[in-house]
Amino acid sequence: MSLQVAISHCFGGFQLDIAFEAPPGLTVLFGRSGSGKTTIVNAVAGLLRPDAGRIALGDQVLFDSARRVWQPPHRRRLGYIFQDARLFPHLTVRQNLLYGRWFAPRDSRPDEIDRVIEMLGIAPLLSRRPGALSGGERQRVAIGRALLAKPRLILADEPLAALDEARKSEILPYFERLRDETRVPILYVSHAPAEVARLATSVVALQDGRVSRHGSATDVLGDPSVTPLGAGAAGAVIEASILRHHEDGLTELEAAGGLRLLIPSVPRAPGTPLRIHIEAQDVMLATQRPEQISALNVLPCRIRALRMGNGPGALVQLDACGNLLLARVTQRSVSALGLQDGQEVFAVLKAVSVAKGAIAGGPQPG
Ligand SMILES: Nc1ncnc2c1ncn2[C@@H]1O[C@H](COP(=O)(O)OP(=O)(O)OP(=O)(O)O)[C@@H](O)[C@H]1O
Repeated sequence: MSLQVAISHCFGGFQLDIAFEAPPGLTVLFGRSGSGKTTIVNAVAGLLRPDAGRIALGDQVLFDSARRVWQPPHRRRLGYIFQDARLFPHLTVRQNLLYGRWFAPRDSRPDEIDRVIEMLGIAPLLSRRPGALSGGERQRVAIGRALLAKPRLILADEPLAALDEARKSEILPYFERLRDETRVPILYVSHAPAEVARLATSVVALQDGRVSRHGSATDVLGDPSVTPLGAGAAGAVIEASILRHHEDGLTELEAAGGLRLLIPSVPRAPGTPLRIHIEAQDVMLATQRPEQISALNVLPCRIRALRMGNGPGALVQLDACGNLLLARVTQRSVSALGLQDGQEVFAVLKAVSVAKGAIAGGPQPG
């Protein structure tokens, strides 16, 4: 089941005019503050009635201005996960979860609650109240409550934004399980590239109320013309898998076209898929293969596109054996090296900078 959204809405000075289809899996709405992410989520949720357009979830039409269709929020069967978990403070974790199930259709299976408790690892928390939980634990309970309402779609509006880095890494794997183990499509708002790189099956990049690009995380994040958060935050995604482990503690990865990368040990079996987010600022370029250099990854590439920024920087899109990479260099280097489209160059990456964006078991295609 997929979600189709085509709406326009005007708020005084802000005009939203967007259309996209979110396939099964996790679709990230990605863009800087004020680009229209929450307005879209509110329209899908039924909290905002757009000026015009149509929103449909599978064959259920939620809104159609031409046919005067408007389903109120409680009829849409959606699950919400907000930035703050919004649990009921006077209820225990178990009661909060059961509250979610109250909205589920009568035919839902009684063992559903056990499955959700197991999936989210919240069994030890069931008798506590939200006040006695960490931020990450509260968010896991909120995910459980949303799931138990048997939603047809989950809306997650920056669910990790209020958490520190440690709590974020605690919660991310649960969103991965949600994406991979439930068949419920998820519309997920974020402006954190690392989160997008890790979770997205598809990405809708927004800029000033418009869709600037829509596609897989690999395509959208690897496109130098799509930098909704500025070139400083750019970084491409490569889908790889573990090839073998070396005796000196390094792990060798293989990506499309036979591309090989070395990173510090990843304790996973050969064959495990690994998605890597390589930040553009971690990639250096050389016009000849550098020798006597400590960086372990020297990748022959071809320049596919050059994008000069307004400041001193430039983004270079590279094709490495069919994989897209981005390098952030200065315009001074572009002219000193004479870089141009189609040129053969070498991308230089330290093993540790590849490793910091390595994500075990990247999203399965939807
Ligand atoms: N109720 C409202 N009345 C008037 N303008 C609004 C209203 N809600 C949102 N806007 C405006 O619409 C634009 C888009 O807002 P929206 O909240 O959708 O952006 P966002 O991408 O979710 O931002 P953020 O990442 O900061 O949450 C902004 O310019 C905002 O000021």
